[in-house]
Amino acid sequence: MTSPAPDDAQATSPAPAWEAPVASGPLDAAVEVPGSKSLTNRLLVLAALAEGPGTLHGALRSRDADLMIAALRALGAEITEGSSPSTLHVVPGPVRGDTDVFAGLAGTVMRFLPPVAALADGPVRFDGDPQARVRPMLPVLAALRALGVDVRAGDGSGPQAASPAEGFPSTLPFTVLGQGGLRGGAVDVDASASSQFVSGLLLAAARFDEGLTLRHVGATLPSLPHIEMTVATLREAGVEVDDSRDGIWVVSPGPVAAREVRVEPDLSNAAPFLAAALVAGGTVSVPGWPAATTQPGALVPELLTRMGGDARLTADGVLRVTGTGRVHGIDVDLRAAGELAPTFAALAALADSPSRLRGIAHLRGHETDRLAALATEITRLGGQAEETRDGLVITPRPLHGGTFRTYADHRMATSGALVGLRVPGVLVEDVETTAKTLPGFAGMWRAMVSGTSDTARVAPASPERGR
Ligand SMILES: O=C(O)C1=C[C@@H](OP(=O)(O)O)[C@@H](O)[C@H](O)C1
Ligand SMILES: C=C(OP(=O)(O)O)C(=O)O
Repeated sequence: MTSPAPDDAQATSPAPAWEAPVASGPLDAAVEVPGSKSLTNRLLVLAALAEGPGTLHGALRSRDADLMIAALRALGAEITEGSSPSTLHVVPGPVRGDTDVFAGLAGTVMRFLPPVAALADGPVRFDGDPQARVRPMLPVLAALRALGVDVRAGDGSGPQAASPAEGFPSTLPFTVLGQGGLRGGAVDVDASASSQFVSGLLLAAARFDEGLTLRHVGATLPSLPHIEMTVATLREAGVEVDDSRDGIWVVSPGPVAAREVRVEPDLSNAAPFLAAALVAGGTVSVPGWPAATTQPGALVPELLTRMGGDARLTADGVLRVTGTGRVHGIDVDLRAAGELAPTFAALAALADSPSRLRGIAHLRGHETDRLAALATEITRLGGQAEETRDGLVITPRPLHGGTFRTYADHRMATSGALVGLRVPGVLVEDVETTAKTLPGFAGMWRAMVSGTSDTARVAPASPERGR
């Protein structure tokens, strides 16, 4: 069996631009956000490596999640829907080779699955969207090679190479020639371009004969909460992880427990909805907000407060953000939460003072070069946004309508929607690219904006699936 073909690729079909709705008054909406992409895709990988059948409740169904499901099926797991599409039953099997994994543009699929493929009993060929073929992959592939795994460029038919100069792959497509198992041991990884290099290796490491001691050797380490999320999900599955030394993780070999788990809502996808309350004034609330979480979206209440909102978490887990329509600029290091940057860049463009977003050089390797994309699109609408070495400086100016290009990046689309909430005539190109993590975004956004009298109840289109 193989995972879905490149006809799933989204970059080829231009969609008509979407006119972002302008808020005509203060908002009053409760927005139900589907499951976290990062948790869903970690829990799926762990369920596929577990010692028995398990179940996810509240799983995200989106392009990234569905690509992960298809890839794990191709690698030998049985995954079926339960009473709703967000309930997934996973029956693990021996990791199967001689198969293909299509990663789309999903960092979690392209970075989490090569270490799983190293356990397979034959070659696993990886590819993705054309735009995915520039996303950095070398550190995770070089780590596998250092651990004794044969990794080759393209479909794997060429010779082994020792370095990128000689043809060792640093991007998709590549092939991992699984040998049915892996000894493991100690390895150094430069994860300054993506925390996902660390997470991917740790997720599979309990299934290596000797486990794994991974040391980060790069200058900076982005998205630490996402690594903590990996460690937490491993521990919840009974895997022993020692993270007591900065930049070193030790995973002991052992079984991954079969479990029944519930996925938290995606707090990063909640961010643009909550930010809308600051832009338009009024209140937006999100139910199911966890009291404690490893999601980087945990920073959203504090950041929105600094930008002029009022954020309160009720005892029953509803996060309620109220704004006045006035947004203040912010100087913030977003290294821990880079995936929030597009939302905060849009807010910054609508603020009453300049902003500086720092610590996010690695966004140049996200779905698109997000620093260039945000600077370009904000500038095209009359704003002032400049790239720095590690971020953006945004100086508010009066904005005008125009096309907001999205570069197949879901978070560029939600950024454009946020700008369009205040600026008439913003046309968001390919808004359906939001299906990467939030199918039905445009409808949810419109419902939030139009329900200005009684509290609008905004639920994701049911069932949530990738397109
Ligand atoms: O592990 C994860 O689930 C993620 C880690 C982060 O990646 P980077 O460290 O590459 O930014 C984040 O931006 C991405 O959206 C999801
Ligand atoms: C960087 C992101 O995604 P990915 O998991 O594809 O890296 C993101 O969702 O903002």
